[in-house]
Order: sequence, then structure tokens, then C-alpha cells
Amino acid sequence: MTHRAVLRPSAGKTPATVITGFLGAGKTTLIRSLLEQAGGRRLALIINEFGDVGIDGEILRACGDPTCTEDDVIELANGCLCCTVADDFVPAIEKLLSRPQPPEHIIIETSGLALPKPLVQAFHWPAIKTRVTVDGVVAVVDAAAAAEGRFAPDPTALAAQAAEAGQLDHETPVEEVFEDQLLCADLIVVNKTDLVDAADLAKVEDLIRAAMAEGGTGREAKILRASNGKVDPVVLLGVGAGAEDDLANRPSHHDEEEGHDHDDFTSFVVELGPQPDPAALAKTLERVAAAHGVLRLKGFIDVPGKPMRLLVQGVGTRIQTHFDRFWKPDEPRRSRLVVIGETGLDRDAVTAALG
Ligand SMILES: Nc1nc2c(ncn2[C@@H]2O[C@H](COP(=O)(O)OP(=O)(O)OP(=O)(O)O)[C@@H](O)[C@H]2O)c(=O)[nH]1
Repeated sequence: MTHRAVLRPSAGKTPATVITGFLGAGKTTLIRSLLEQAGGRRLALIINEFGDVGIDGEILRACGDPTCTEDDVIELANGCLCCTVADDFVPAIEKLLSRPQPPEHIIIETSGLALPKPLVQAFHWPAIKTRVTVDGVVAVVDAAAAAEGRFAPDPTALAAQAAEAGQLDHETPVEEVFEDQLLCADLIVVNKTDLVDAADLAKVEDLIRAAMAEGGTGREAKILRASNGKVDPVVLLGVGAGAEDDLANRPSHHDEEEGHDHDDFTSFVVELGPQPDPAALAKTLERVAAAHGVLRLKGFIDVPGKPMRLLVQGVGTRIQTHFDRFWKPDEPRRSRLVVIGETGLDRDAVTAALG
């Protein structure tokens, strides 16, 4: 008797995982943890950031992980992936696939402000359609920020309102992006569980389920909990969704618009000069972020007398700093921070307050 193998549509295709999640949720941290647990599997990364200076690629390269060489990280700086599909994204995928040792899995980190659905749609482009499949879309959620009501006015009220009315009045730009990312996801990683108690964690998971129900995905959210992005790579990279063929179940605000604009958010770079006192700098950043509603701050700082550069990470008003690697001999010791906020963020005032 002959046995004929049944080929699934995704058979033979390189799997890709799209990692989405709002600014500062922990996407880069999660990818770094994945790299540490890669176990020899060849992973390649495509990173897209909002803002002119790529920080995430720098952070990942600085991790010193042997599975993550310069060639394995492709940065598509500044811009909305879905608007630059032909020019940037598809060629980046083709370049990876044509390498002598092509990756076994491609991981794509979207910017924290990206709507992921148009990116998943891009996998229908003829040049890559037959060669790559979206194994899964993973949305990372900052549990602390969600519990504080940063993505919906009040999580409990939101859940009750959604259950009763099935509809909600919309919606700030931040809420819109957050919801879009959830609605496209196969897997939701509730990250930063170390920063919340059990009651807040339950509240956040209710909020996620309510947003999914209200958005009309018709799918159950698969929710995992994590701290510092630590998730079993087998689960994360083995979803098997073929998401590009399941777009109808992933409603998006992008569907409602003719194209979409990028006017809701803004970003700029502030040059600070050397900073002798990291603790004082962190206090200043916290104050400025609170006063001006800064959503995200990140960059590297020159601390005179220190051989290493200081990585600064701000998510809302939560500021973290640590020395991440030695300055290279030929590298200018600059202090630069990328600042991201909603449109209207007062660039001059923020620059003056930090400068
Ligand atoms: N306490 C705590 N901090 C975390 C956790 N995960 C990430 N962080 C911190 O949160 C900050 C942002 O993390 P990133 O991984 O850079 O977030 P991101 O989603 O890649 O950020 P963008 O690319 O700017 O949108 C960093 O300071 C991380 O160290 C966590 O589980 N717990």
C-alpha cells in the first residue's frame, strides 16, 4: 500500500512570528528571551521602530548572544511597515530567504504604534506568499500600564459596558492602537506580571477579553502570563495559525479607513550632553514625562568617567536605567533620547526641560 503525505498549505514555508504590543510593553525584552532559549535554531529578526534612531536593534545586538549576529537583525527604521511593504519589508524577507543559511524562523517586531493587520496582509505579496507563512501574531501587553487604565478609562467599567451594550464609544488613539493589536493576535502575552497584584492581573485579563469580544473577532484570546517576556519558545513559535489566510477574523481600524494616516503620534530626538548623575537624570525624566504626557523615552547616555553607555528606558513615567555595554573605541559618546508622544506633545518644552 502506498502512503501519500497530506501537505498542509503552510508545508515547506518558513514560519514568521509577528510580535506586536503597545510602546514599552516588552516586545524587545521578549525577543531577547527567545534568543537566549533558541537552542541553536536559526532565528532572524526584522525590527521596525517609530522614530528616526533605531534603539531596539542596538539593544538586541548588545545582548552578546551568539545566535544573534549583526546579519541576523534587519532594522527598518522610521516608518509604518504596512506603508513601505514593497520598498522595505518584502525585500528584507527576500534577502533573508536568499542567504546561504536561511533562517528557520523569522521574528518581526512591529513598532509599538503599528496596526499589525496590514503587515499580515503583506504576506500575500507574490514574492513571498509561497515561501513564508505567519505562524502567529503575538500581542504583548504591559499589565501595569493596562491596570492603571492607560488603554481604557476603567477596566471594570469597560468590561461591564461591553457585556451590556456590545458597543463602546470610541476611543483615544492609544486605545485604538491597543485594541487593534489585540484583535489581530493569536496569542496575548500579559507581561510585567511582577508589577501587579493578582486582582489587577485578573482585571487586565478581563479588559483583554472584553476588548476582544467588543471588537468582534469571534475568537477566544489565548492568554499567557509572563514577566520579563519569559515565555516557552515552543508555545510562542509553534502557534500554527497561518494568520495571512485568516484575515477576516481579525477586524482592524485600518479596515475602516481609506489608507491610514500617521498623525496621531509624534517622535523626536533630544541631545542631552554628558550626564554625570544617572539617578538625578532619571528623576528629571520622570518629572518631564509626567508633566508632558510622554508615552515613551529611550536612548543611550554618556556618563563621564564610565566606560559603559547607560541605557535609559521610560514607559510612561516609569524610568529604568542600566549600563548595557562598553562604548566602542571609534564610537562618539553621545547622549541621545528618542521621545514619543501623542501629536501635540510640546517638543520645545520637552527639549528645554531635558537640555
Ligand atoms: N518590571 C518589568 N519591566 C519590564 C518587563 N518587561 C520589560 N520590562 C521593561 O520595560 C521597558 C520596555 O521594554 P521593551 O522590551 O523595550 O519594550 P518594547 O515593547 O520593545 O518597547 P517599544 O519597542 O519602544 O515599543 C524596559 O525598561 C524593560 O526592561 C517585565 O516583565 N517587568
